Amino acid sequence: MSAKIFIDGQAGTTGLGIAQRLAAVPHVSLVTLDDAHRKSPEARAAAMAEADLTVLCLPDDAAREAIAIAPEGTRFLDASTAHRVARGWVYGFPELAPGQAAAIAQARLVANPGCYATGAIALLHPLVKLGLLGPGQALSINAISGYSGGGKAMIAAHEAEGGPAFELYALGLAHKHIPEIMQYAGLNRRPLFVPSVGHFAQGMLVCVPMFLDQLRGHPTAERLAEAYSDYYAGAENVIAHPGLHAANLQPEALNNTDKLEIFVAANESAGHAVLIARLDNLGKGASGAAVQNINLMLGGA
Ligand SMILES: NC(=O)C1=CN([C@@H]2O[C@H](COP(=O)(O)OP(=O)(O)OC[C@H]3O[C@@H](n4cnc5c(N)ncnc54)[C@H](OP(=O)(O)O)[C@@H]3O)[C@@H](O)[C@H]2O)C=CC1
Ligand SMILES: CC(=O)N[C@@H](CCC(=O)OP(=O)(O)O)C(=O)O
Repeated sequence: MSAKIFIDGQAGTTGLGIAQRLAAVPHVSLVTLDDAHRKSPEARAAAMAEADLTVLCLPDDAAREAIAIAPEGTRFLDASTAHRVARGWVYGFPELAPGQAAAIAQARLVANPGCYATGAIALLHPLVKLGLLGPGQALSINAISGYSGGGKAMIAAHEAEGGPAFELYALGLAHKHIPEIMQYAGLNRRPLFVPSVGHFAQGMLVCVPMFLDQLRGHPTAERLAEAYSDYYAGAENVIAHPGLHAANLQPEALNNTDKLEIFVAANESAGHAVLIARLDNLGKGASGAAVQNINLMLGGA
């Protein structure tokens, strides 16, 4: 069976990454618009009507507008933040829980997860699900991203003018990924989330520091690593490393892959652990996850 896909926002960072990956998928063709028409509501609505699936790679407001102009019945995968916790949308994280991949496959409306949220949820959801982490536990999440996470504008700022070597941001402590992290990790207490961006193009580390005696049953850090290995056994794109990790970790190691790795680092005698997810913000954090969801929505793997 062949399928037509319209990427609304194909000229952007995420859109280009999806188009590049889909070029290798048999029986899928793209409905494209020329530069003069790519922002025309009429041309976009006609492209949506022609396609079996429309992928939104747009800023949030433009994504909302796209839904408003769409012909009835249009199937959407939205890469923006606009619909991730919206009623009627399925969260596009197939490894979240048994049944999630099937829910994505059948859905008309799927929201692709945020890059940091992907790392944080991959770490926190299994612990909540297994009863090790209480949903009301006080948590901090620290993360670093490559500058491509900020799209065309941040890429241009870093590559043309030279951006800062490193900066903390979202210091109003209200980053846009917090709602989806809470909802899909299963938290009812808002975590502190401090993201940062470095002067490198892509790659990401998401870290959750943990006092082991705050976890239910006081598990060892080794036990947490084992829990992740069991939880993600069989998940092709999530690799949970068994045992404790002590070597240095660089954010760029998974660049140009669609994988996410999980590590547990610890000082067991101090009762301290750090849960770490590594991913490519443009891979499992954006376009790679989108293509995983597209394949599911089209009835493939
Ligand atoms: N970069 C990343 O790591 C990730 C990004 N995302 C999300 O994906 C979405 C796209 O982000 P990203 O690709 O980084 O952003 P970019 O800025 O790289 O691309 C956005 C594209 O949308 C186009 N666009 C803007 N408004 C309209 C409109 N009204 N109609 C049609 N096209 C429009 C832009 O046009 P023009 O070229 O003229 O500017 C641009 O090509 C965002 O919601 C972002 O939050 C999600 C996960 C990760
Ligand atoms: C470095 C940087 O600026 N990153 C972006 C997040 C990119 C991403 O994945 O988020 P969305 O999918 O929600 O756009 C930010 O913090 O806003």
